[in-house]
Amino acid sequence: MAETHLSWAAARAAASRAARPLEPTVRPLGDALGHLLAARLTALTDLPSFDTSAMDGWAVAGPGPWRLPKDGGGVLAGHGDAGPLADGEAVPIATGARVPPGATAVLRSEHGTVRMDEELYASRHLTQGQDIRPKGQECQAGDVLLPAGTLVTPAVVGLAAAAGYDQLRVVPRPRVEVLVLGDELLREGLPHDGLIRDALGPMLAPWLRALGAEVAQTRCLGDDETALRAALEASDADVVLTTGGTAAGPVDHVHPTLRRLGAELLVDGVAVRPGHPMLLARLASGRHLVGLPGNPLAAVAGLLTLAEPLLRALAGRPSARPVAARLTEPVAGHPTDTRLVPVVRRGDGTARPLSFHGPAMLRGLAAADALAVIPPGGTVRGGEALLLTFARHAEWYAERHDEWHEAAGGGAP
Ligand SMILES: Nc1nc2c(c(=O)[nH]1)N[C@H]1C(S)=C(S)[C@@H](COP(=O)(O)OP(=O)(O)OC[C@H]3O[C@@H](n4cnc5c(N)ncnc54)[C@H](O)[C@@H]3O)O[C@H]1N2
Ligand code: MOO
Repeated sequence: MAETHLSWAAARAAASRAARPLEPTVRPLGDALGHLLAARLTALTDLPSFDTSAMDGWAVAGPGPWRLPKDGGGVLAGHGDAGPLADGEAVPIATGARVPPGATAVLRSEHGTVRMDEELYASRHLTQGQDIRPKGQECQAGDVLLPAGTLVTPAVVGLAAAAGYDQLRVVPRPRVEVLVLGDELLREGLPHDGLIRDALGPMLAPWLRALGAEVAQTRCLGDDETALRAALEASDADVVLTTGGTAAGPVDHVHPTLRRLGAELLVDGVAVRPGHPMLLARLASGRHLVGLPGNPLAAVAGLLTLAEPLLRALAGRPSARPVAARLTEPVAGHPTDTRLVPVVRRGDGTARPLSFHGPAMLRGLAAADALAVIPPGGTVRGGEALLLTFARHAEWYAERHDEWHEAAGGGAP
């Protein structure tokens, strides 16, 4: 049953309860980046997997001076082994090479002198095991290296490779399709004749990626009820995000279309400004739809209130640790609803509320790095406010920078 005008906190909680994590998949190491580990990462090998020289120099056995092999032979990394060393013997060795059995330390090249081609003298005292990385020092086969749910970063990929993995079991990133509604929207050029630029199509895809989603496509459907219905029926995305058309105006088709498709409204309106017409529905297919209001700041409020916790739930990511800041200015509250106000954070734990925060405006948002959550009644100067911080994953923005323009190639009103 639809829950109408939930409080802001209840709406977020409903969105995070709405879905279970997607089925894990196995991906080659390089393709696992940015996903979450579906299972804990256990070492498939000891690390190091053999006693390893940490320096270029000589492997030595017992106290010096040492005899070097007459043939001048030595051990290089990855090039086979030297025979065992007896007390008083030494052999040249390279960093990363396997230390021969019987060696008690590695003498660095800068700390040794060779006389008469075969006698090695140390200029420093050597301790037992010096500059040898013993097998299993970092981990032993079977050790748990990282818990399930860890984000696969470049360093995690490196660790997994070192520990013997070719592929990883991960929770896939949720796939999102963005449907931009509105006959008044232009995709290029200057506004004219009552038409305005679509600000949401270009903004949402990179923002969704920064929230950990994969954006299947962004389509502009105009105010066409039939096209909306067909798009919802055809979509195989985990989440469909619509923009505009959430209110009860003559061409606001989201509610009637959801009704016709037998969708279940999980959240139908939220006591939040801007963005109160936002909604969350479960389609007959079991997939989810987040309806964002058309006003741009209201749409971002919906993105961070409903889509962000839903995407987290689908990706199996735990909630982020709450971040708070003291406000440098008082912010008036709405009598009954939560307000979301763009702020810029400062290094001293404070945040400055920005102007140009009207529902239809983006100027404040573009200068902001968080939305402050202002409870009904407002927050005084110096008062603490919870922040919804904006994820900054520059590589995701950069990587797909041009994609929206390509994806938006057809279906324009
Ligand atoms: N009688 C009432 N009318 C409205 C109410 C209300 O409570 N009673 N609520 C207002 C609020 S608040 C909002 S928010 C909007 C939500 O409306 P929709 O989600 O149906 O959005 P639209 O009507 O399609 O558009 C609203 C506004 O935003 C502009 N827009 C839409 N899409 C984009 C886009 N992609 N890029 C830039 N701007 C966009 C659109 O032109 C409208 O100006 O309803 C109010 N009405
Ligand atoms: O959601 Mo509306 O902001 O309140 O424009």
